[in-house]
Amino acid sequence: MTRSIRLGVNIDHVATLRNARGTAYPSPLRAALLAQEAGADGITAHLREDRRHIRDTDMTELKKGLKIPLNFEMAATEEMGRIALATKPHAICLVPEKRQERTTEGGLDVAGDQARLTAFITPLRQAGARVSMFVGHQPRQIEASAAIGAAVVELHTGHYCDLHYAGKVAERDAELAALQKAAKLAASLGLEVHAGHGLTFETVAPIAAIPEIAELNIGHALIAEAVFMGLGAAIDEMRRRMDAARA
Ligand SMILES: CC(=O)[C@@H](O)[C@H](O)COP(=O)(O)O
Ligand SMILES: NCC(=O)COP(=O)(O)O
Repeated sequence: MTRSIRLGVNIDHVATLRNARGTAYPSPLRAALLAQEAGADGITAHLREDRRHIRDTDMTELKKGLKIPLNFEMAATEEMGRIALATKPHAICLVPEKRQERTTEGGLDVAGDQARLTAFITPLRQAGARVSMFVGHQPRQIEASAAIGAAVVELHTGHYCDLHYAGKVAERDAELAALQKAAKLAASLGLEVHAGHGLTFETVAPIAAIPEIAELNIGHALIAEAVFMGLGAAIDEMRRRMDAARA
């Protein structure tokens, strides 16, 4: 069955659980292999500068152990560029990082850093990686992503999810409309369109229903659901909701 929308499973928070006690378990690679077996189209892992969850050795093991594509999330720093080139992942997604943040708070300011990012992504593209910019729905960020030569934009869905859970329906629907518009603009500029951050069983369908979106990257909620139903079943249920939204 050809799938109209791909699911990338982010396994960061398996590493969060592991690092909480400093044990060798649970293994992010084991989770990634289970996700691969359950039909995930790719694995996403975020090597943060502070290594709060995924560590350098995790990335190496994931690249070596997986058959499906690895999407390497990282800040646009010299250190991460060097590690990414050594790892040679299928895809690289540039995300903003602030040490004091609990989770990714916003999209990358591509428009405000265009010259540096153009130079930064050149060797990554030359190494054959599919380069993605994790951005908000602002048109200037989408346009700048195309201008610097990125292949993909990943639309930040965190605010949409936060508004949903805060019960702010009108604001949530306005955010969804902005994401729908951004997806259309990105596709019109020749960018592949992805989306992610904060998506859950409850919030995924309207995002999956956006026709221009080719891939969703989902992690935290899948690992949370896996605590109760197992990772394979959680992936099956997320995929079911994504496919139903596209039917
Ligand atoms: C960029 C993004 O939304 C996530 O993929 C990222 O992995 C979030 O990192 P934390 O889970 O550390 O907030
Ligand atoms: N880029 C989004 C991602 O990989 C997963 O984000 P989340 O589902 O863990 O919030």
